[in-house]
Amino acid sequence: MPKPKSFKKDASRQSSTQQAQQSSTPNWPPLRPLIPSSDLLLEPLLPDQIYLIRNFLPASLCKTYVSFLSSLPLITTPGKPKKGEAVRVNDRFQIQDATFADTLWRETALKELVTKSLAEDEQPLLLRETWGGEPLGLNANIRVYRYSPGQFFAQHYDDSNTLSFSSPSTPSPQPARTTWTLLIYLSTCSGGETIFYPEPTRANRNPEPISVTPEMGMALLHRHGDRCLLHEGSEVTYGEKWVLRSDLVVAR
Ligand SMILES: O=C(O)CCC(=O)C(=O)O
Ligand SMILES: [Fe+2]
Repeated sequence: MPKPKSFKKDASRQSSTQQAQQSSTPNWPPLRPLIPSSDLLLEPLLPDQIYLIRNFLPASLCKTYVSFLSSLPLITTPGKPKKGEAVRVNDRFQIQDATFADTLWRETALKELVTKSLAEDEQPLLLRETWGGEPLGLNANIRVYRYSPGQFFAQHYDDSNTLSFSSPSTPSPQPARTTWTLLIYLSTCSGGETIFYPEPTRANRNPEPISVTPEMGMALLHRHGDRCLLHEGSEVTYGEKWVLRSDLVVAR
């Protein structure tokens, strides 16, 4: 079904000025302590579209991260978006950091859960079908969002991007694309739910929206690109919502 024109795209591409301003990579705190992947689950919230990993990062690590991220030069996005971009009002920081993306992929449970969990009951072919190809790692384009009360991210679709993927552990570049959005909630707040709007089908002409309440340390993966669900980050009403965002990268 064609996507309605009134819904916008996520403006996640970086301007050259921002790139110039943020060329030195942050000194990210070590990803410790962590909960072993054997104690975590890739939980289907809407099979094939949205998965959750509760306790992906323990609360102590989330708190360390929030205080570290508070020291970064976050930029408030303008209330008036450029043509074709979704209205979003939050403070954000964006950096190209292949080393951190690689650490986040390998040191946490993510790589194991993405490449093994589904494989236990599914064939490798189905695994590739789910992720849109052979998973290689995470997009080096790391985004940090802070939403204070009154801030939100209006309804939009996330784009898939093609890229040439290399990482410290796989240095020779290979053709790749992003297929799923990764959000890691680093705090708990009131409001700020990520709400998905499933497409109507013959069997269900009026599907209920699916609302995810941010939980400290929970990770969410949702399919993006052609089969992305319309979604939004609803307005925060109390406290701060902190999110770390990247994307799953697969071979193309
Ligand atoms: O903050 C949220 O809940 C949603 C973020 C989002 O949709 C995005 O980064 O594209
Ligand atoms: Fe999005």
